[in-house]
This record gives sequence, C-alpha cells and structure tokens, in this order.
Amino acid sequence: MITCNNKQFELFLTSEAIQNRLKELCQQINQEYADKKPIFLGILNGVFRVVGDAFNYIDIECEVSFVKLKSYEGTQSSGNLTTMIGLDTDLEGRHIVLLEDIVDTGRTLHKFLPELEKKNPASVAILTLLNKPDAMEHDIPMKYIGFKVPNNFLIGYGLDYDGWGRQHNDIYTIVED
Ligand SMILES: O=P(O)(O)OC[C@H]1O[C@H](OP(=O)(O)OP(=O)(O)O)[C@H](O)[C@@H]1O
Ligand SMILES: Nc1nc2[nH]cnc2c(=O)[nH]1
Repeated sequence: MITCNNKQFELFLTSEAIQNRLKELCQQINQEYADKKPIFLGILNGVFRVVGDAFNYIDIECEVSFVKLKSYEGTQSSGNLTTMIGLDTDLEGRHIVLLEDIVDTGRTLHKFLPELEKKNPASVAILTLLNKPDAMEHDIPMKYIGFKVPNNFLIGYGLDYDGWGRQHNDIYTIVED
C-alpha cells in the first residue's frame, strides 16, 4: 500500500512485468519498422517513462519528438484537451508511432489524431502501455497494447494524481475513490 495526495493505492503491475512487455512490443516494432525510419511521437507528460525505457529496446534508425497535451484533473478526465506544446516536426510522408502511457476514455487521441492527419503522414500506429477497454468512448485503433486493465484510477510509472506519484517504478491502483 502507498499513499499519494491523501489517497491510498495498492500494487497493480510490477516494474518487471512492465519492462518485459515493453521489450516484447519494441522488438515487434524493430521488425515491422526496420526500413521505415519512423518518428516516435510521445504525448507528454505521462509518457516520459515509457519513452525512456522503450529506447532501451528500440534499435532501428528513427527520430523522436513530443507534444504535450493535458485532459486529466484529479482522478477524472476534464473532457477538455489543452495543447501545452504542439506539433513542431515536419511529418509529411513519415511513418509515425504514437506513444502513450494510457488510453482511458480515448478522448485525448480522438481529439489529437485529426490534428496529426492534417500533417499528411504516411502512416500512424499507436503504442500504449495501458488501455481501459471498459472506459473507451471512441473507437481508437491501437496496434500495440501493453496491458488491458480494469476501469480504475492508476498511478506510478509516469501516471500521476494531480502531478504526484509519477516516480514509482511499479503501477498502483486506487483503493478508495
Ligand atoms: O484516454 P483519455 O481518457 O483521454 O486519457 C489518456 C490521457 O490521460 C493522460 O494524460 P493527462 O491528461 O493525465 O496528462 P499528463 O500526461 O500530463 O498526466 C495520459 O497520458 C493520456 O494522454
Ligand atoms: N494517473 C492517471 N492518469 C490517467 N489518465 C487517464 N487515465 C488515467 C489513470 O487511470 N491514471
């Protein structure tokens, strides 16, 4: 059990399980994108640990870039997507692998994917460490999913509760909401 911002959380996914799965997905990407010179595009903030660790395993020629989007306040999606740092890379004709820590309701990607399509990329594939199928409000095609998880609030490994809790190497689930 841990306490974060006065709420209690219990262990849900170990660091070892996260690393093993991330390695599997990255090895698959190494094969499928071997000759495509992809751009990995991370959606900050939560994704910073996924990106850092993924690049222990990605070994193909590629670029990396980031956007910073925000929709969550406390334990709930605000429903509003704020762009804090936007797209600043030329994506025309490029193969993009979008990196996310979690796809929950799908609102963030539902709003962001049309922005990405305006840049005329050759392809867009989504890698998310976590997905909550029961929370999804939109049909978002996700090619690489680490773990499908129940619809409970999570922290750790980049995931925050009002900015706190991102430092844990394991992922924790809320005990009381
Ligand atoms: O599918 P959704 O319900 O839209 O939720 C997913 C989004 O929520 C988190 O970001 P958040 O808005 O919490 O910002 P952060 O990455 O800075 O923590 C996460 O990194 C995703 O981008
Ligand atoms: N920390 C955190 N952020 C999220 N963003 C979308 N879903 C979640 C979640 O379960 N936990």
